[in-house]
Formats: sequence, C-alpha cells, structure tokens
Amino acid sequence: MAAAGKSSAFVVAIDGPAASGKGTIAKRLATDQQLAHLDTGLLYRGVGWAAVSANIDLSDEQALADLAANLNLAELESNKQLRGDQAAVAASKVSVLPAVRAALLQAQRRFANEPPAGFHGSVLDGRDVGTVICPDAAVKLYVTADVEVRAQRRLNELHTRGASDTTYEAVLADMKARDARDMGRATAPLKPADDALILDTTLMSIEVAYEQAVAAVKAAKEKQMAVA
Ligand SMILES: Nc1ncnc2c1ncn2[C@@H]1O[C@H](COP(=O)(O)OP(=O)(O)O)[C@@H](O)[C@H]1O
Ligand SMILES: Nc1ccn([C@@H]2O[C@H](COP(=O)(O)OP(=O)(O)O)[C@@H](O)[C@H]2O)c(=O)n1
Repeated sequence: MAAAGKSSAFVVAIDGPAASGKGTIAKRLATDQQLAHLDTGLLYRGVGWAAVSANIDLSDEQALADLAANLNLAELESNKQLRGDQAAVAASKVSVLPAVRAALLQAQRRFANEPPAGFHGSVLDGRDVGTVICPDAAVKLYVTADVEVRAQRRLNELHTRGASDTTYEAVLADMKARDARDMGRATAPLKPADDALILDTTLMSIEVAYEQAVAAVKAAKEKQMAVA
C-alpha cells in the first residue's frame, strides 16, 4: 500500500457506521473551522451507482476498479441519486473489493494533505479515514450509535427527502447487512483507530456530539502550536 506521507495540513478524520452523525459533524466543523470537507462515502456511492446504471456485476473487480479510477469527483455532489439507499447498498458491495479501494486511495489522501486553496486543513468522513487514509490525522473521531437508533434516523431522512416507499424494518435490515460487510471485510474494515475519540450518539444530541468534536479539534490545535 502507498505510504500516507506527512503533510503540514491540519487533518480531521471522522469514521463510523451509517447515520451515526459523522457527516453532520464533519460539515459543521468544515464551516466553523475553515476546513475543506470530503465525504468519502460519496466516492463509493458514485462507483456503486455507476456500476448499477451500466449493468456491471458488483463483483467484477477489474471493471469496478476502472470505474473508480475514472470517477468524475466534481459531479458527485450534485447527483441526488447517490443519496438514496440503493446507492448505499451498492457502495457497500463494491467497497469490499481491494482494487476499488486502491483506485480511490490517492485522491482521498491528496485532498486531505493538499486541501484546495484557501483552506489550512481538511475534514474527511467515512469508514477508514483514521485507520488507512490519514493515519497521522491531528484529530480522529469514531462516531457510532445503536443500529436501531441509526435506522430510525435514516428513515426520517429518507421520508424528509420524499422516499416514502420504504419501511423501518427494510432500512434496519439494510443497515445491519451494510454494518456487517463494512466491519467484516478484509481490506480497511470499519473500526475505530487506536487513538480515536469515541462518540456514542445513541443518547447524545447532535449539539453535544458537536461540542465534543470541537473540543478535540481545539485541543489538537493547541498541541500543534505548543510544539511549533
Ligand atoms: N446525535 C444525533 N441525534 C439525533 N439525530 C442525529 C444525531 N446525529 C445525526 N442525526 C441525524 O441523523 C441523520 C444522519 O446523520 P448523518 O450525519 O448524515 O450521518 P452519517 O454521515 O453518519 O451517515 C441526519 O438526519 C442527522 O440530522
Ligand atoms: N471511507 C469509506 C466510505 C464509505 N465506504 C462504503 O460506502 C458505503 C456508503 O458510505 P456513506 O458514508 O455514504 O454511508 P452513510 O454512512 O452516509 O450511510 C459504506 O457503507 C461503506 O461500505 C467505505 O467503504 N469507505
């Protein structure tokens, strides 16, 4: 595997299972701390969705790696189809394949270590940011919550977005299957980095979770300034 490489950018890595709250925390940190944000899940959703659209078998590793290598990152944000559960399930299937992960690795690292002009650092959220993509990140958070609570959050989100044809039971089953695939795969499984701060949001409001994330960021910045 390619080396992570040192950089002077201030990197925040946020990992965790679906609907734990990692994206919400990442977006708010990006705005409040002037960090560039990358939702790494969107890359895997992009590959999964492109594969389903082109009728590519979700186990055809070479074809999927080619899709990943040629992904148009600029188009991902605006593609509403990627936010749905079909794209999430396809993403979790293609993300098991080592060649797909390898094809997306450098773009994520480059974004983290060389954030776009105007940003002094970056925040990335996903499944393997603190463990594989940015093992030297200044801050590592692992956001989690009980699967039943996460399924209800995702159902509410889907309803808000107008996808009313799904049920709590269906979302819960998909999420359990996705958790099992993400945690059980051989390459870059979902797990907390040894030095990650764990935020269990099962009974924690998003405000309290965010305050804890900000406190971790401030502590890391003070530590860096003390060393400099
Ligand atoms: N601590 C929390 N308490 C209640 N709802 C939350 C909490 N964190 C996130 N949510 C809600 O759950 C949904 C999923 O959150 P999101 O940040 O997108 O999760 P993830 O990025 O981990 O998939 C959103 O609608 C969000 O507002
Ligand atoms: N760094 C990442 C990010 C996502 N993924 C995969 O992509 C799927 C979708 O990720 P996501 O972050 O968009 O999903 P949610 O947490 O928003 O539901 C996950 O279930 C993982 O299988 C991954 O393997 N590695």
